[in-house]
Amino acid sequence: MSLKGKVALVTGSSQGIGRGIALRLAREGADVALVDIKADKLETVKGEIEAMGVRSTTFVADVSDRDQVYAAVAHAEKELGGFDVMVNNAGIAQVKPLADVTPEDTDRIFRINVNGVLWGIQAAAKKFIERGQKGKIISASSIAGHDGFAMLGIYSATKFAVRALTQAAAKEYASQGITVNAYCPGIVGTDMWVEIDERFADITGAPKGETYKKYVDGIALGRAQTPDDVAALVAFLAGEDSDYITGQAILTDGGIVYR
Ligand SMILES: NC(=O)C1=CN([C@@H]2O[C@H](COP(=O)(O)OP(=O)(O)OC[C@H]3O[C@@H](n4cnc5c(N)ncnc54)[C@H](O)[C@@H]3O)[C@@H](O)[C@H]2O)C=CC1
Ligand SMILES: CC(=O)C(C)=O
Repeated sequence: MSLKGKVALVTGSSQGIGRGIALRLAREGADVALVDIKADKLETVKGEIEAMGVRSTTFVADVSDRDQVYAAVAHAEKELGGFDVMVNNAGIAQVKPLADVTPEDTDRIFRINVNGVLWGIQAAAKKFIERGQKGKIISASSIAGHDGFAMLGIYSATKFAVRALTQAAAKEYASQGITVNAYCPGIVGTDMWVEIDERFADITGAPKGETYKKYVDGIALGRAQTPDDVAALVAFLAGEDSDYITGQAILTDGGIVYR
């Protein structure tokens, strides 16, 4: 698959899975707009992409703010001369028993993980339609969007919501040649899991590292997932080989057998 000549925007791309996706799309030839709240780290990833001989640009935006997401899309088009692929990857997790969850918690997590994806879908679809072209919208759900995880209940609810948005948007935009899909990783060894493991340790008294190990031990393929593993699926969904796929939330989890 080649993404040569395509312009992709990836949110949450200063680290972890988003960085992995941005680098993979660049390796396939796409020019990549990097969007995150962490300005310094974005510049590092931009340098890594430019070293591959493709173009990149950065834009600092909080995906929970609709205007900032629209501005990010406009920036990508202006700086890179097109707009073909939107990856709504940014997200946050929270480990908390449901009994302790506050309205502030639900607002914060839903604003980023659900509203952020909705603004990304809206902004990208409007841009594709304005440009009179097809497009690909790809968003981060999770294994936790297929199965509610204990202590990650609100996070899981947001990832189920991403699947709902994906299905609805796929139907609304199909006639315009826009496909909308989601990727559902399993246990990926990023900062997000370092934080999840630490919070489990604080709450349950489990030794640090134990929760992560317990989940990784339940993966049939016998190892934690890497950002590259996730990026391979996203690259497929970004390319023309996936043109007949829409409305799907595809698991890439190494065959998790323990949840
Ligand atoms: N790590 C894992 O095991 C899994 C992660 N996911 C999902 O994959 C996505 C990426 O996760 P990771 O790379 O592991 O997390 P991470 O915490 O390493 O990276 C998340 C990135 O999103 C950015 N971000 C956070 N809030 C933002 C906001 N309001 N606006 C813009 N950027 C923001 C952060 O600055 C960071 O660069 C998330 O949506 C996550 O829920 C899904 C399944 C498993
Ligand atoms: C962080 C996340 O989505 C899981 C299930 O590990």
